[in-house]
Amino acid sequence: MSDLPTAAAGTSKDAGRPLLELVDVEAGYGRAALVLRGLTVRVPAASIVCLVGPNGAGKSTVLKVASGMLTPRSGKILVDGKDVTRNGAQDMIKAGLSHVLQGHSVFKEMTVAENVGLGAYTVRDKAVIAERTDFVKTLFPIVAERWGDLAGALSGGQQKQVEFARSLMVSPKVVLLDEPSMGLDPKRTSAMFEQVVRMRDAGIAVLLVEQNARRALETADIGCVLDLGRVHITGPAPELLADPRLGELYLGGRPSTSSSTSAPASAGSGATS
Ligand SMILES: Nc1ncnc2c1ncn2[C@@H]1O[C@H](COP(=O)(O)OP(=O)(O)OP(=O)(O)O)[C@@H](O)[C@H]1O
Repeated sequence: MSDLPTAAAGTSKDAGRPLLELVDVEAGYGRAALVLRGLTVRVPAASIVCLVGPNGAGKSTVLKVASGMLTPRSGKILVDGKDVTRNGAQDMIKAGLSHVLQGHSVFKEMTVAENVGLGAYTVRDKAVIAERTDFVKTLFPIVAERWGDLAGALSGGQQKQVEFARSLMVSPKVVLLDEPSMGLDPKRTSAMFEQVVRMRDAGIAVLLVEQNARRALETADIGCVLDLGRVHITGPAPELLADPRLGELYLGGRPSTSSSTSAPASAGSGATS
């Protein structure tokens, strides 16, 4: 797409190189039982990897571990090959990860410009901030059009674009999106997924968690089906869409992985192909 700006981390020569790797991760909350039980996910450069699965499978927990909000009990997290397993949230941002949380998080009484600017609070260099501002305004035209307006005057889908723009101000290598379709009607959900594709096409890798499994898999390059804190099935998203085990899982069954047509999850290989 020629009208898109390109992020430094994701030029086409990098395609396929894993930018984010969670390897054999175990994690949980306090003294409670483990939520993630040996989970492996790889997010290649310039790709959308989508985590789907039933309620409570651990999808949001994967994003919390990746963004440093929750420290894993074991396993490794690598960003661009560098071990960042013990990083806290601020150091994960420096390493190249940006997390867009579930729900709406714009400050409605502040302008779009002020909301986007908050994303750059860790950036000191004014030239970098100016470059990033141009980048997000080009990527999300509505952000440029409504720059001086109060964020609360925008529609839900437009506010989501403001959140996306804010997350890109730190020049992330990988953006973590937690249920971005939440609260959006079908038309706005489609528009939102188009914006996710624009991010990918601009060279930013995306790890996406979605309840709306079918719609998300139609958008993603790679799908990972989580169940009971592990990746149960993974592979190219179009193949997963056609896999009857996806339906079985959502209907409450526990599908067998023995007749796997896509790579077994523990190897994480589907996400690197
Ligand atoms: N802050 C927390 N403290 C304790 N337990 C938690 C916390 N957050 C999540 N959990 C538990 O971890 C498990 C996985 O939750 P998580 O939110 O990761 O699942 P999910 O797959 O994203 O679910 P959903 O699709 O319903 O959002 C659940 O059993 C949940 O109750």
